[in-house]
Amino acid sequence: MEAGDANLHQTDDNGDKSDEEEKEDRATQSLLNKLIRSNVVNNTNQVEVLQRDPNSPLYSVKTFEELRLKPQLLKGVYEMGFNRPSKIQENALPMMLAEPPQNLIAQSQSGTGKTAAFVLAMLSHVDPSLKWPQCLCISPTYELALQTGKVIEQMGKFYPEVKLAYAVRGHKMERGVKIKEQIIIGTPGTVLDWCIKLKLIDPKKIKVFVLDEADVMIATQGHQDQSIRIQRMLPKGCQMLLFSATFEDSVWKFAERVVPDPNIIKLKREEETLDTIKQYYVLCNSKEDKFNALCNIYGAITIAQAMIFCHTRKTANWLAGQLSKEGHQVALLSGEMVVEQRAAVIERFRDGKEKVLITTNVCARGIDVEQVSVVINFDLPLDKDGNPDNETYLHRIGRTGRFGKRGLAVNMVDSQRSMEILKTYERHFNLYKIIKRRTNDTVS
Ligand SMILES: Nc1ncnc2c1ncn2[C@@H]1O[C@H](COP(=O)(O)OP(=O)(O)OP(=O)(O)O)[C@@H](O)[C@H]1O
Repeated sequence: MEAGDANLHQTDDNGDKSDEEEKEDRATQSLLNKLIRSNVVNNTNQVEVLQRDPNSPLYSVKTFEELRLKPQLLKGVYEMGFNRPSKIQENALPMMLAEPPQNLIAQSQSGTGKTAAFVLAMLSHVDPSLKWPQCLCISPTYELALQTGKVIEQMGKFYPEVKLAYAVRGHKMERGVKIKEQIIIGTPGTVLDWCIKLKLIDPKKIKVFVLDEADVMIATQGHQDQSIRIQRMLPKGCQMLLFSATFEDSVWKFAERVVPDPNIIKLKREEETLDTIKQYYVLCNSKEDKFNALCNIYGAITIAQAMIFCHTRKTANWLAGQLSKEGHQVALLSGEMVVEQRAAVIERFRDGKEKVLITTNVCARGIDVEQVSVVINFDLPLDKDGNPDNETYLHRIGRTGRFGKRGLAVNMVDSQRSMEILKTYERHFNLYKIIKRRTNDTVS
């Protein structure tokens, strides 16, 4: 049947609020991204380095040995399975470990090894014989702070003299107690309290200050000012390090206020392309029809891991229920879940416990799932005004060159309107490969 004959059946039934309208939560995205990743993101783009002193030689390392790390730390690095520095680490680590300490602003996409780099720098600069806080790292949320703490614990596994304390909500401390741990990781509000109100940390004794996830940090009201207040209390000569996955103007302005005389390292994100992706569309009449079409190709899509995108939570819930009834084991990532539940879903999917993840756009935006080679647009991506959204289409389906693995995308078209939207994607991405298929065809 031609699309024009299709019933104009909307999938966003009964006034269900589009998931698009919900607030995008950058901190949650960032956390889920960390959890879903099983490996460092390699990047073939060149690292851009801007040195504070352009006359000083630029060092980069290809091995961890060249960094002359403490043996306990080198052991920790290898135990974590790191064989060689990641692209950003090649340049960032020599700068961070240099004497005298250098300040650094570093930007690269999530998963490129920033956290591991500054954790190594903090652990290297600590003097374990001194029993007070020397390194301070602030993160935007409780969960992100704990995640970074885990990396410190793993990397410092063979360096037990170095201790770590979490300055996060719920960690109640008495005023005036002296903290003996050398590394503090926390959120800005609690860290400020520990410094000013409770006087648990003497900021003048901090040697390394790390501000992680600067872009997420400034998205939260109040965090920006709190971070600057913390930074102002630190001594001259304290090493200041700032990391961000993105670099819009606001982040840049903030970074310049927090990090004086910085060296700057940037690693561009690799462009995604659709070159290696086979794209299909299926013509249907209704949501139920789309479900039947999905069942027809289910065997083919579950050879690898697949993600299915719906426009609303309601459709996602419905689809997950229907597929489960058919006996399929599927995971559902939905905006109504709390962070811990989402994290658990993501981890199970990462570990291959489920092969199919059903989700909505907002929920999955910004999450990179490299191992997914099949993407089903159960509903085509739309922006909040209901218009085609090229960027999201590309991001859902595209792959960067290095993951140039072949992939498959199936677009479900169920109305005249969605056909029009599909045409827009076709024109924009210059697609010639969208092959019309009937619902009872199987995709080969
Ligand atoms: N040199 C390395 N070799 C192998 N794996 C690495 C290396 N550096 C980091 N990793 C691993 O890659 C993943 C991403 O690293 P990391 O968390 O440091 O990146 P990131 O840039 O800080 O990302 P995010 O901002 O999301 O935390 C982690 O699983 C980490 O253990």
